[in-house]
Amino acid sequence: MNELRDLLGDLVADVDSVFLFSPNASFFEEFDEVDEEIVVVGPENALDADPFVELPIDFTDLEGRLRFGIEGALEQGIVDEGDEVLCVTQMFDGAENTLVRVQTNDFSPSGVYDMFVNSRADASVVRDVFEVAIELGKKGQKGKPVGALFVVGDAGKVMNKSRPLSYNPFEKSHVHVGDPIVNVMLKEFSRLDGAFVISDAGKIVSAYRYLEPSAEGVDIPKGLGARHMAAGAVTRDTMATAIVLSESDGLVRAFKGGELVLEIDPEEY
Ligand SMILES: Nc1ncnc2c1ncn2[C@@H]1O[C@H](COP(=O)(O)OP(=O)(O)OP(=O)(O)O)[C@@H](O)[C@H]1O
Ligand SMILES: [Mn+2]
Repeated sequence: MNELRDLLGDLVADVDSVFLFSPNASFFEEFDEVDEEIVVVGPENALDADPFVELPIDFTDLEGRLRFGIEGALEQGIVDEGDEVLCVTQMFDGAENTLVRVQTNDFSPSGVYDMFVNSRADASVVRDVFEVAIELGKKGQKGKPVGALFVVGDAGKVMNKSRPLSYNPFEKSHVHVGDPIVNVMLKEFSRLDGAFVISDAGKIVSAYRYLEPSAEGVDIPKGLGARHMAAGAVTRDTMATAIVLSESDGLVRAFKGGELVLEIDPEEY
């Protein structure tokens, strides 16, 4: 008779590294004696683990979470291309219950790690804008779905590639994303047309900007319209990251370097 252990043991055999996603202290300590390299991935390094890959947002989506951890470890030189990695993580609620074995060159990098960590804008600014977009996607504006476009970082250049659609309510203000009152303002102004422009440090530079980047050769998924095209194109012409909430399908997408790098369903977040 075949024991499950015999049938599934190959899943964990001969891996180069084990990635523990947000382990608690006692679970982490149990791995003290294993021969494989242990890599901790999480929003903060509470356990002082080394090596450690920081997650800028708490990915509820499994694939996004694993990709981020692996791309981060590759980028930091913790693992090499071609390494076999075992990811240990949680799904649904509760304890570690999910094992995923991946070869690091099995997938092409999505750019998600790069988007947060190597954005011109601070990672915390990118994350804060993301959270506004996700919240707006969940609740809509007075119960109705809304769309919104946030262009984060390299604001001077973005302003040069755009024009005002209306007066700029942020003209002389010095307000930053992440500030609760600003989140309310962003949600309120998202009912109107155009894009928000946000600086590297998170200052809201403008609302109501109509983006006019050259869209030539920008290749975004079919079915997405002018807002997404403008978002993709402006990130190719500048060092900005664009975060878009779609009014029509409700998804939050991010573009960097002219490419779609992330797609999240706010309902699952
Ligand atoms: N170049 C642009 N710069 C800033 N905002 C734009 C630009 N083009 C379109 N928008 C904004 O996007 C809104 C929706 O346009 P459109 O439906 O073509 O985009 P979309 O990509 O299909 O987005 P959605 O999925 O939200 O419908 C417009 O009403 C406008 O406010
Ligand atoms: Mn549309």
